Amino acid sequence: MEVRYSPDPVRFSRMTNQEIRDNFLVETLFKPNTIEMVYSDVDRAILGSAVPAEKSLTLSTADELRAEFFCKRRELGVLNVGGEGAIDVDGQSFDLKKLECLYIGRGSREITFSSQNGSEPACFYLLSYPAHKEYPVKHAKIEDALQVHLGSKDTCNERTIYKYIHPDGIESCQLVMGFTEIAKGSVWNTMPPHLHPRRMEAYMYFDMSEENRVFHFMGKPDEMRHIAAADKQAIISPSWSIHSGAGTSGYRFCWGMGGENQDFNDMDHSGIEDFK
Ligand SMILES: O=C[C@H](O)[C@@H](O)CC(=O)C(=O)O
Ligand SMILES: [Zn+2]
Repeated sequence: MEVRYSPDPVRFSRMTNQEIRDNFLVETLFKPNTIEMVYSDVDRAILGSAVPAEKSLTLSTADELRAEFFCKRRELGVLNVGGEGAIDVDGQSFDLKKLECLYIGRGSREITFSSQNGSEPACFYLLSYPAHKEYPVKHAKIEDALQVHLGSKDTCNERTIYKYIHPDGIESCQLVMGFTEIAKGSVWNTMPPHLHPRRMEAYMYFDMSEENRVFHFMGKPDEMRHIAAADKQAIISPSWSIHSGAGTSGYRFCWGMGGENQDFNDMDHSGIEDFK
């Protein structure tokens, strides 16, 4: 799998757009009939995808892990952003409709992804971190998510956050995961933005048409840069970076975090006056 080493904030402020993209944007996910993975040294996050179109796909271990099987010492969160599919974990089968989530705990050996209908394949987004103990495998539907309504029409940031994996929902070691839906007419996520030096975050934008982009902002509040991200592309956001975006259309995005704590509200907010 591809391995990424993250630049520090000093190097970041001197990087070109292409260098920023090469380091923080993941453009290689969601290829049909393969499992794609990127290993980041930021909190040892692994971002990936599984798109079982003509055949089912089994998650294998990777050389980089030096582990007998993928979840030997890791936990894995999955969000389906495509057609209806199923995930088999050690003989237990879970049907996942679009926007449903599965948590797969440390110690799970056999993980297989399949689609109900190969012409409209499931698109499983994967996010994994090292885990110190086993938590049970759990499936969550949209009605199981904790919903938080934020923003307003006036500031074009009306949105709903759906939390799946978090201390009051599906329990995990360090993974916190869910998705955010932008209300019709709104385009901003996470405005005003925040930092959480205790956690890194990965964003994966989806449900955008081909001709649209989200301008994702990153960097320290006084050294911000943008990345133009297309549908089903992901962004690695180190703990020193803000993460916020504005789309040329509506969209959804999966967010996931790992690190020091699991407290979603442990955020240091930046004000507009901090931006440069
Ligand atoms: O730390 C939390 C994450 O940045 C996201 O959950 C924020 C988000 O989805 C939003 O405000 O739109
Ligand atoms: Zn955040």
